[in-house]
Amino acid sequence: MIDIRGLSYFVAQVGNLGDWQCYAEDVLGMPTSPAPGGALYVKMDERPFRMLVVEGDSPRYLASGWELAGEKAFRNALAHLEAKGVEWQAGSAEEIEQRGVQALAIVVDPAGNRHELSWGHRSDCLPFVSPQGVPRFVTGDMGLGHTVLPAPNFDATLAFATEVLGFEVSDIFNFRPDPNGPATRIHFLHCANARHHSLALAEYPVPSGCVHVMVEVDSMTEVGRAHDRMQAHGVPLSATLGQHLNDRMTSFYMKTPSGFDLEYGYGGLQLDWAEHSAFEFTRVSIWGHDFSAGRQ
Ligand SMILES: Cc1ccc(O)c(O)c1CC[C@@H]1C(=O)CC[C@]2(C)C(=O)CC[C@@H]12
Ligand SMILES: [Fe+2]
Repeated sequence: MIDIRGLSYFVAQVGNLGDWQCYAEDVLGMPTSPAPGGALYVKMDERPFRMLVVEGDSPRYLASGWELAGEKAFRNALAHLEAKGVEWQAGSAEEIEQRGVQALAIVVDPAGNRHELSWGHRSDCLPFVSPQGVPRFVTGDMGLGHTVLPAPNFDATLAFATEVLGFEVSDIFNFRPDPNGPATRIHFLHCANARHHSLALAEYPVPSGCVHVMVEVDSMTEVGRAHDRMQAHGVPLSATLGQHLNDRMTSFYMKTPSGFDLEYGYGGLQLDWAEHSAFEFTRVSIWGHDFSAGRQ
């Protein structure tokens, strides 16, 4: 089984890197720096980057970077892919250099989502200094946050996430936009860390390649301050402030320059998986989270 430690980074594409630079620095409160290959690094902690933004025609999400503990875990992962008959591609020298990892293997799931497995991130361990005075993002052992990916062919993609990548189901939501209509499944999945979910799969197609990425701050004040910056910069809101039922995260959602959403939250549950039982929850939120805000 592949032993994923957490969401190490993600890769996004945009027409103009300047858009992401302003968004990261002015709205998210994250410093940026030039990355190899003319790309952009967005920093969230002591690592050089947690978001990698590359220039390209269409705004979209390109890949999720999953962290393995070390070389042995990486070798075991490759053996597991071979055993499962899953095709994988070695990252190019340029990709390895740009991501700053020791080794990189790329797999594409049945929904077409690109997953990058790596070990040994390179770091100068320079302190995180936010251009907006955000004290810190909750990362470390728990990865940068969570990513929610499209999975229209749900069963095959879920099987890939659990049986190939080794994620386990935290809980399940059967979303009914029309209460009498069919359910759209969303499964929340964890890996080897305490974060409630590092990956979720949603049973519908998403042109940008991602439903949303979640980043977490360590106080409600910082969620409110980010909300102010979103408004000040005219960034479109996708869902109003609210608190999720399953992971108790208090958050709001807004657009990124790459066309997918970003959830900015505080207070997500940290779980001991030995004590947890997976369950099905029937309400998106305990309060708030009006997603009709994004459809206006
Ligand atoms: C339900 C839920 C629990 C925890 C989360 O971190 C989380 O993002 C969600 C919301 C999932 C989902 C979404 O992201 C896209 C828009 C969706 C489908 C809705 O309109 C309701 C649930 C939403
Ligand atoms: Fe989320």
